[in-house]
Amino acid sequence: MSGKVDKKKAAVAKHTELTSLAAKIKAKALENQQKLKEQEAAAESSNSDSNSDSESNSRERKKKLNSKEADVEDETEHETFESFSELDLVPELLQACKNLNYTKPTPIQSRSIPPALKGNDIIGLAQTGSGKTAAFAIPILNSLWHDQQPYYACILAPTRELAQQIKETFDSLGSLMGVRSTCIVGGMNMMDQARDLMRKPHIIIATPGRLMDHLENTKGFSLRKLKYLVMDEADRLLDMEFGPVLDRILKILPTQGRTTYLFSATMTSKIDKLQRASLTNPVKCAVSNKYQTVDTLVQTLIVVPGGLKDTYLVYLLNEFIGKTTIIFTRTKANAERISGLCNLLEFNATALHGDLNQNQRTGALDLFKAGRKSILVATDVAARGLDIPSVDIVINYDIPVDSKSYIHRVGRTARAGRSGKSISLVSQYDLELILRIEEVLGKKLPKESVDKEMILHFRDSVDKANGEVIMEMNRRNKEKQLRGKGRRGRMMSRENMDRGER
Ligand SMILES: Nc1ncnc2c1ncn2[C@@H]1O[C@H](COP(=O)(O)OP(=O)(O)OP(=O)(O)O)[C@@H](O)[C@H]1O
Repeated sequence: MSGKVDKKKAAVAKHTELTSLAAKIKAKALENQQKLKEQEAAAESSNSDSNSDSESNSRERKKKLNSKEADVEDETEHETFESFSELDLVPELLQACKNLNYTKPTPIQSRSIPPALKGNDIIGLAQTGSGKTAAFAIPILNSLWHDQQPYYACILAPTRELAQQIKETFDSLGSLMGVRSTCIVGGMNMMDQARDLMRKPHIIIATPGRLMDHLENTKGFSLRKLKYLVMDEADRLLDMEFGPVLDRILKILPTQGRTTYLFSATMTSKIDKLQRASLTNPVKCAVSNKYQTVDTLVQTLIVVPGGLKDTYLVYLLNEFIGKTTIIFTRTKANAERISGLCNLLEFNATALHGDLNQNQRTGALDLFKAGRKSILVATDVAARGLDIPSVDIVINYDIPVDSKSYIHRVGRTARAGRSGKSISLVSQYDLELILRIEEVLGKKLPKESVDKEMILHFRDSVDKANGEVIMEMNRRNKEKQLRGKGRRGRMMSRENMDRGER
């Protein structure tokens, strides 16, 4: 008995020591951040002392940039609306909105649809879950009704699941209009997709890599008459991972007579990137600032000693038993391991990451959406766009390395006006990341209250279960190696994050 008590005392002492260690490291992180700010300020002031010609150059640069900025019109010149019936929409589209219970427009729809219906390019910025998909689908479908032609609109999305979901929105809104749409994403059969494209769909929703494959290899398929290009999660599509393939696509697409929409919850302010999308005097419709989350989302964090992260996670799953939860991890291996740990402890979870084949990915998402799995353990492949109304809680098991990912991850809950909760597990290695996230959010994340005593009770069983999961994963990996399936490249990538999708 005394041995157990000593063990618990030691564990509590270790935990206290780690927490004060975390506090020390947080202070260090704040100090580093302050130093960084002072260095930047010093660098700026030394620049301003530089000679006049560089000043005139920087003035020149600013003037040019401002002139580009001037191309982005302010949406205040455009009216808004309170009901879809105020808009000059075709009756079939109006009826489809009614069938979907879209009784009134969301703020982004109210701001962006009127200028879109007038034929303007649009840059739309609104929080997650605020109806951006319908904001671009409605004007496109309304225009398609008057100008029925194949390959009319192309919507680009950064992940396969989001592309499929956007297709579903177009199909619902276009259900009374005979709209033909197709989803062109990686992981699916090229020949089946080529056959779908030969049926001359009006709307193509695609991930960039696979679309480029078809533009280069599928006979009879071309977008030279394209009327609408949409980049959903535009800042993600314009970042360097998709850069090369996106540039190749943009080179092929017509710019004359083409309307372009860029939408996201987090936008890049780098005008040059936006110019790559070759927008013409776009109307900027921003109903949120760059990193704003919705008011109905309660965001908290827990500072967790590194060795206890799994135990804290299991404690939270216990606390929120029955709630529909997405757990985000930084790596595919962690997604697999955590999903295995949850199932071993009977928490009914499924994993979603880029190492799964497309059928496994679609199957996992369908099980979660249907409520047959209450926990989805995912990498950032599921961070953007996924609209699963029933998600109650988002848990950041790993803190994302970039603040935009944080905004998109926690935006998988509290959608369309519903409430939701996010909890981030912050180990002593994550403190600088969370400080940066709090800075872009413009607020400190409050601490989630936990019962530390209770957590320590879970520790042994969680560690034991974890050991079993890791052994099972190693066994399966060895089997794959023996079967020659686990290509060295893939085995090496197992520990990596999910990269840009084809
Ligand atoms: N006018 C509306 N009234 C009621 N619900 C709406 C309306 N417009 C869209 N919705 C619903 O709101 C939910 C979120 O929409 P959507 O997925 O387009 O959000 P989003 O802004 O694209 O989110 P994210 O930034 O995460 O991609 C969907 O279930 C959609 O059906």
